[in-house]
Amino acid sequence: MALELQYLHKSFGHIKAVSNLTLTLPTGEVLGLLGRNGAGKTTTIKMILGLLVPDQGEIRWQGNKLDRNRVSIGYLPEERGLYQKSKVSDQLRYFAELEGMDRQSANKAIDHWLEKLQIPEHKDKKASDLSKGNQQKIQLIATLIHDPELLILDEPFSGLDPVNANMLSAIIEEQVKKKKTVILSSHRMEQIETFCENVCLMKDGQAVIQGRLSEIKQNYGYRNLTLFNHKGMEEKLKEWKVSYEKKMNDLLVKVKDDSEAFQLFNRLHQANLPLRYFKMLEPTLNEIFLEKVR
Ligand SMILES: Nc1ncnc2c1ncn2[C@@H]1O[C@H](COP(=O)(O)OP(=O)(O)OP(=O)(O)O)[C@@H](O)[C@H]1O
Repeated sequence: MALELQYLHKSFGHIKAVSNLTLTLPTGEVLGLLGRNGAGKTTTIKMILGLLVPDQGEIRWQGNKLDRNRVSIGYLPEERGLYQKSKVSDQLRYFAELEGMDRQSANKAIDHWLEKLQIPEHKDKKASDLSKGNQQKIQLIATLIHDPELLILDEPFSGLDPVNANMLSAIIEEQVKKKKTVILSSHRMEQIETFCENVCLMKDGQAVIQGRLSEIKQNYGYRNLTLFNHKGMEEKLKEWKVSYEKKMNDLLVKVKDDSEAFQLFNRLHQANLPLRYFKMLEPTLNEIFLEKVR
């Protein structure tokens, strides 16, 4: 197991920012860290980075207590922070050297990443002369330049246009293929669904849902059944006290499992209502999120 958080607690005065948080993340996998504002995500990340000391609990990496000096971590913070008056290449070199790279490999990596992110022309500019999106790219390079084994990306897509968001998606996928372990904190559920096989949904400092996304969805307790709204179907559902939502030509019914769906099909059949089409889907992460954190 790459990363293990064991019974983590962190309070600020009377505020319990993180409470009894336990989770595991296998090497080379991606964890989606979710939660509303103030749920405890940043506090958790800061404890992993060694910027905050847990009040209780332990953080382990590859079976040992995580020692920040021995594990290379790339962190893209939510609040971006470049040195505005400093040249792009100078500050990237500074970040690379802080992570232990020698000057020659740092220079090589800077050219490689600027080229890859299609901004080599900004190498000698001051950060303040770059657009917000391009500053974000520089910050991403600072995160990746030392080829870290653990990547922590806090809202990495914010401020990127669709083309740059696609570019970032491709880079994250590449890091995953290289077997890097990744924590992705985002409020955008579709991004979490795209990248993360593991999720941890936090509320008031605690994990309210945690584990493999496929298993969470499978065991969540209902499926979304979509039925063509044939004439007479709504009346029958009302008569049988089956609650539904109307969406265009469809009726959406929440069912517990396959057998509840089959029971409903049987009743429709017995009531001489044709089944023109139907579709049954697991709940989306967005639905689960809204239900759990509301
Ligand atoms: N340094 C601090 N001093 C006092 N309270 C803090 C401090 N840092 C965080 N908190 C509180 O701890 C709780 C968790 O905050 P945290 O920043 O971890 O949430 P978050 O999930 O990252 O939120 P967001 O999505 O808004 O970034 C909040 O109630 C916050 O106000």
